[in-house]
Amino acid sequence: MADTVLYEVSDGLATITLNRPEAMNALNIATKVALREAAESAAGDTAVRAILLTAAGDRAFCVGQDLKEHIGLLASDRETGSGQTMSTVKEHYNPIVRALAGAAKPVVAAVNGVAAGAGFGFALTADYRVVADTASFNTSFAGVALTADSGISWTLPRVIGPSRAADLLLFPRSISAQDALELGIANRVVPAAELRAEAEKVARTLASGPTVAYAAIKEAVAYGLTHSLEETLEKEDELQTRAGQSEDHAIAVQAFVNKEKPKYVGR
Ligand SMILES: CC(C)(COP(=O)(O)OP(=O)(O)OC[C@H]1O[C@@H](n2cnc3c(N)ncnc32)[C@H](O)[C@@H]1OP(=O)(O)O)[C@@H](O)C(=O)NCCC(=O)NCCSC(=O)/C=C1/CC=CC=CO1
Repeated sequence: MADTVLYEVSDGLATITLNRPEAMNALNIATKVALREAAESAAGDTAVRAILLTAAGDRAFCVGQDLKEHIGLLASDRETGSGQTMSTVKEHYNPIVRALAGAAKPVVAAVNGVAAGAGFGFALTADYRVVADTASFNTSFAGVALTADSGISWTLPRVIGPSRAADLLLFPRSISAQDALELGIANRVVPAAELRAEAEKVARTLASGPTVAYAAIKEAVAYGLTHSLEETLEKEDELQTRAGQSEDHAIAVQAFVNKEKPKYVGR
């Protein structure tokens, strides 16, 4: 059986590829376990300075929980009275989101097709989304009588505002790439044939950039969303001190003075 998730590291960039194109990259148990491992490896490896999350095929990025597997698991829950099935949120979805959102390095999503349910949630954990013009987004959860998971109730209102997020969660429907761009869900929309190259260009730029500063920017933005201005100023002071002590800061300033392009080392 082919690997359900591919993992490759080159020149500081970890590429994680969901690899069940024949099943719209739906998340069966094997895929969730492999994705969790890949996300945790990429987040924890200091040699990895950026992460690219994408999927195989041209139809789907990820349609969320594999409902064809899920129906069998629900039936066996009913037979055994175990209620095990929904523990996947704690066991798989939450750790995947924690690893990607908490990674001290930029995460880029290359959204190659429909992103639905948890697939939409995973795309939103990325710091930057490059989206194929043929892709679409659908919250889907209420369509299968479920509430939000994969962090989407945290990320979506922050990206598009609480009123629009409630609308998309209560009335799931497919949002085109162009509408996603206008809403701020997509950072860039590119022709489908150019998606991989364009997203990789963005991710490789970030992978060769000032990693300590990027991690601090990511932390500062998340912090600022849930703290007062006064607390955020304190946090910025702490994070700016950290960035200012990095080797890359010294390299950048020297390069500026020398009128050269900086060659960052990621420390
Ligand atoms: C809007 C769609 C995503 C795409 O629509 P469309 O492009 O018209 O494609 P379809 O014709 O509907 O689908 C093509 C084939 O793919 C199969 N498929 C689609 N989604 C899934 C899925 N999630 N699981 C399994 N298979 C899927 C579909 O059956 C077709 O197969 P056949 O060719 O054999 O017929 C649309 O497909 C859609 O709405 N899909 C459902 C999205 C969804 O509800 N996802 C799950 C949300 S819940 C979740 O993600 C997380 C959890 C977490 C914890 C526990 C439990 C559940 O969910």
